[in-house]
Amino acid sequence: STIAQEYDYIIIGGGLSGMTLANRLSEDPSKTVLVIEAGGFHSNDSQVAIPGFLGSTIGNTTLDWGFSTIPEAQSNNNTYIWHRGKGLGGSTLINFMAWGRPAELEIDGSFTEPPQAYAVANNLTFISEAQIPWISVLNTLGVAHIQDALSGNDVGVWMAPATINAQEQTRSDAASAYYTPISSRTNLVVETGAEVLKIVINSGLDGNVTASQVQYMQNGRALTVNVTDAAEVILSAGVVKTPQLLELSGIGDPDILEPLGIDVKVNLTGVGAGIIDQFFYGVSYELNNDSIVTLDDLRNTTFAAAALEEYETNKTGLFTIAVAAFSLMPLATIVGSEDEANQMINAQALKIAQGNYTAAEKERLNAIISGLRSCGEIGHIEVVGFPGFFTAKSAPEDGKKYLTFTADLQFPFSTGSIHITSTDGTVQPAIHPGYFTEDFDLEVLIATLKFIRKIATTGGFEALLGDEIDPGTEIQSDSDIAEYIKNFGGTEYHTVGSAAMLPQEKGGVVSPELMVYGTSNIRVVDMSILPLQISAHPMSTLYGVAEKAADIIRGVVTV
Ligand SMILES: Cc1cc2nc3c(=O)[nH]c(=O)nc-3n(C[C@H](O)[C@H](O)[C@H](O)COP(=O)(O)OP(=O)(O)OC[C@H]3O[C@@H](n4cnc5c(N)ncnc54)[C@H](O)[C@@H]3O)c2cc1C
Repeated sequence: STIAQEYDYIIIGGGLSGMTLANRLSEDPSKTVLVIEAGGFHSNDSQVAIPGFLGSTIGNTTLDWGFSTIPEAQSNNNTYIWHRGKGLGGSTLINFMAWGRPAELEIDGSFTEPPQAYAVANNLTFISEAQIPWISVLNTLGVAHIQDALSGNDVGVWMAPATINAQEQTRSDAASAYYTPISSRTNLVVETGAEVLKIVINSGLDGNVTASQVQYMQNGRALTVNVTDAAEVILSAGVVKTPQLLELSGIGDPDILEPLGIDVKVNLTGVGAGIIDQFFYGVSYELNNDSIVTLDDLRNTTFAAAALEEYETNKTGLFTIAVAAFSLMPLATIVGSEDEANQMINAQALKIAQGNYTAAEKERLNAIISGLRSCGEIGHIEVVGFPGFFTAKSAPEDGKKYLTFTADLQFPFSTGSIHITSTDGTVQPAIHPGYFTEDFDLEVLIATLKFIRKIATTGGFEALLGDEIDPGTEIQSDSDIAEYIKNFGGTEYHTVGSAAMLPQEKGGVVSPELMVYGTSNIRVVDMSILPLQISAHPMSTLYGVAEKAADIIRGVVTV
């Protein structure tokens, strides 16, 4: 059946980007907006709302797509699980709420921090005692303390804010922030449990094709909604599902589409190509002092019940926790000297110059080289101090407490792809993450593990931390460290580039107006459009992208 109502904007995916757009585009009561979201509305789910449950919903199939990657030889044929949020709010329902911003050099931005008195009065964050030596230890290792890491200089060490509503002490996700307050707008319709399978595309008069219908399944029923003249379809299904829907609709590389019998409507080889995923792993330590409160305490059901009661009564305690202890460093800090860093960078620059890359690939890779040479203005490696056990090789023991340092590669040179292998939209596309196709990435991650061991044995951490649990001190050689990283690391969930905003001849899929090339009414607004990584957890940037996109779509700004 066809929904009789006609809409000005049909948004596919009600995640971070989709909810932001739905709010802004429905501000004009004369415009009608439909959001089609595969998952549900979790407004009353305490597992989502209470910050201290962070991590507990990952893998819950109601809230998580749980994609898996194709095994690749250079990453030991491992299959990595790619968690992605499902439901109004998308990945902001299940993420770690870390709020960051890239360097000014990457993006020109500004932020007004709440006054200190307000922060204290509102108990903006619970910090574990296990994190207290953080700033002084990194200072000792040459990393400067920055007061405002959101000001455009994010190279240094700081305690980070989180997406937690300060009054309620609840997760501030894209649905609770952008949808709940305006959900009564009559010009906004949100369909949940509705999975889009295809956009039907017609030839247009001006040589561009046009979306004429969106097909989706809801409660086992196949439904369609027509796209009327002047209406737009906006794909906000996230970095995995957006390229899948483009390909299923006939927009993509003929080499992918034709073998599956899909009629090519727009030949666009950039769809799903050249994705970049930040790679992450942890190094865990047992605390010498078991009385320190960390997230490990939540494995103790008596403690967890008491902490929940404290949370519900006072909105204080462990359930208000945010990850908090962050640092971002240039390569020289990690490898120990400017000279060594320069040698590595020069070797990689030479490899790119002489390598078998296209001109567009060289341009992208050289952008990373420029960042590496920015004399510390852009950070290459993030290390976070996570208050609890957060590694995968071993299991935590009852009653013991841990601190985990995570290493996150911000600017991998390696790229991969996401392409369909089936015409069935409910089958996940093949994700080739391409981890370690460039040796440089692995070398940096190996050096970072050695740097983390320095953190663990410096200043206040020396007395606080006991045994290294994962990988364990028996892992010393570069090849053993590499094996640990490949086998027990994985995605940082920040994948970009499956529908990049670049010129078409450079592999781009969308224009600066975010319109899919060769179409007259299909845009993409989500993580897929970022052509390069950024040195930060991406939410803040992506909310900015979606806000700007809304202004472009409604004509408030022009590009
Ligand atoms: C486990 C995890 C931890 C993270 N931690 C952080 C963090 O601490 N800080 C940070 O800044 N970022 C973090 N991120 C990243 C951040 O949450 C995402 O980058 C961001 O939410 C992506 O926004 P998006 O709009 O591209 O997609 P999403 O927010 O993922 O939204 C996509 C939406 O589209 C829907 N959808 C997909 N396909 C269809 C279809 N066919 N039909 C209908 N609907 C569909 C999905 O169900 C989903 O709701 C994390 C991500 C994950 C998964």
